Amino acid sequence: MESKVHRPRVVIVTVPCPGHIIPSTQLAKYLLSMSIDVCCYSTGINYPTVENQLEEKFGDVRIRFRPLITNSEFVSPGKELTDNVSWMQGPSDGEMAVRLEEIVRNLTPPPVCIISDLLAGWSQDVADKFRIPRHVLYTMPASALLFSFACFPSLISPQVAPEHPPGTWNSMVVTTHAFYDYMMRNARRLQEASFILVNTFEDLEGRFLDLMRSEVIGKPNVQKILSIGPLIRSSNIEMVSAHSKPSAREEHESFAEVMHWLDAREQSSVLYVSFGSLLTVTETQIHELAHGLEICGRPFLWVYRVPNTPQILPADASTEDSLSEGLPPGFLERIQGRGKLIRGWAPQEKILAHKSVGAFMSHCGWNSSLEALWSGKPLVAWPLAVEQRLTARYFADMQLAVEVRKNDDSIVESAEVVQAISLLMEEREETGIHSKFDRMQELAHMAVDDGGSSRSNLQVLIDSIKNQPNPLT
Ligand SMILES: O=c1ccn([C@@H]2O[C@H](COP(=O)(O)OP(=O)(O)O[C@H]3O[C@H](CO)[C@@H](O)[C@H](O)[C@H]3O)[C@@H](O)[C@H]2O)c(=O)[nH]1
Repeated sequence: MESKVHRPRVVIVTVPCPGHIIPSTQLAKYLLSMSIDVCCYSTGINYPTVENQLEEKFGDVRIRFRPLITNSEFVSPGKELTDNVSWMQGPSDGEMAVRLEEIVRNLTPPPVCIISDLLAGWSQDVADKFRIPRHVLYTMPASALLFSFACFPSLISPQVAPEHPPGTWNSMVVTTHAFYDYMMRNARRLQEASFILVNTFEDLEGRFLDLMRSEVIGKPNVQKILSIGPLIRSSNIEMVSAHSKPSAREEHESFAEVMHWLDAREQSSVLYVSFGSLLTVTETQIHELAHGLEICGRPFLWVYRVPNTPQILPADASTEDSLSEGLPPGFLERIQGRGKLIRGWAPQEKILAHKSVGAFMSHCGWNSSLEALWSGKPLVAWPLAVEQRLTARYFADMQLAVEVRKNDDSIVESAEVVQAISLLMEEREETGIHSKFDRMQELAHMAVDDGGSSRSNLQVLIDSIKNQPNPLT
């Protein structure tokens, strides 16, 4: 057996959002399966209720992202969070870098590289200090990466960035200057990375990847942008063997109840509705959606988040009370027996794999979109923020989704909800979506299988890690 002493070690850094922790964890599991040690850290606020849901095991190894800063150090009386992203980024890039530097200095054996999230650009400074490569794990689609490069020539040749968010980007991304600044700061560090590992696959987004390889990087044959996805829980090749027993989460009563509810429904009859782990919609929008679900007459499973909670914050996995808050009066009674709402955290990857689920109404977060593809559940695309509109439009163009239309007040009305659902679930043959989707599902599986494009790219990463001399030893 290979001695542990000779195993190369990698430091992985991410931000404390499920949409980033989940793909980072899958990469960690893959590296472990390739006899590479991993040490995992996260920035910002540590939400134990969320993280308990996200902890995974590889054999005896628990994969958990340790916070670089404790909550009490970060937020205390007099040190409140000042904007809607600081919970994600931590106190400052410099502070995060100092803390990671300290860790790297004391690790034995030292890491041969840092793999860090697209939103942890500051970790490039730490990698430079120790003269080791930094690879970026890009958890959004390749279309968003191309969009960043195309919108901001300054990312390619580092000149001054525009002072104000340009219109398109601003309307897509969000809202505040703090968020814009955060995205820009991190995007600027992309070019310095050794590899940009994109959680996608060639058959889905090859056109964007190729454009970047030739137009942005200017060297189509240089391996810098590597597609390595779908990097999702269900695609993790090692997952099956590592999980011989159900996890505590799967044994949880509410998990079992959801699965029993689905078991009792007809094949492909259920619409699954979820807008990811971070975003909420307004009460007016909730009412339109609820009304639409009520009149469409189909079974549905809705992961419900109360409106007007802070707009961007991880779902509190412990919250299961006050299910009716924000819903139209009498809604729960009227949908009894046909619709089910879940508050808190849903076992999404298992729900999507269930045979009773026929379609997925989603905000088009990239992980959800990949999970839908993986499990063959076509999308009602309902983008909310960040890069999600790019995905919704692309999937609709590729005939992988039906995109909802918003009215002039940016509301999706109940009639539109009904129409989109019926187009996707009743007029299956006419839309052509299902056959396109089946083919893309097949290609997604092939990408990570032996000889697939993502698997080969992962091998490029593994080879580089294993051949990387360690300047610290
Ligand atoms: O109840 C829940 C809610 C979420 N999830 C999982 O959490 C992840 C959520 O990720 P994603 O679908 O990408 O949505 P967000 O949480 O909104 O992700 C953020 O991060 C993504 C990756 O960078 C971006 O694509 C999104 O726009 C951004 O909002 C997925 O794996 C879901 O399966 C669950 O398992 N249960």
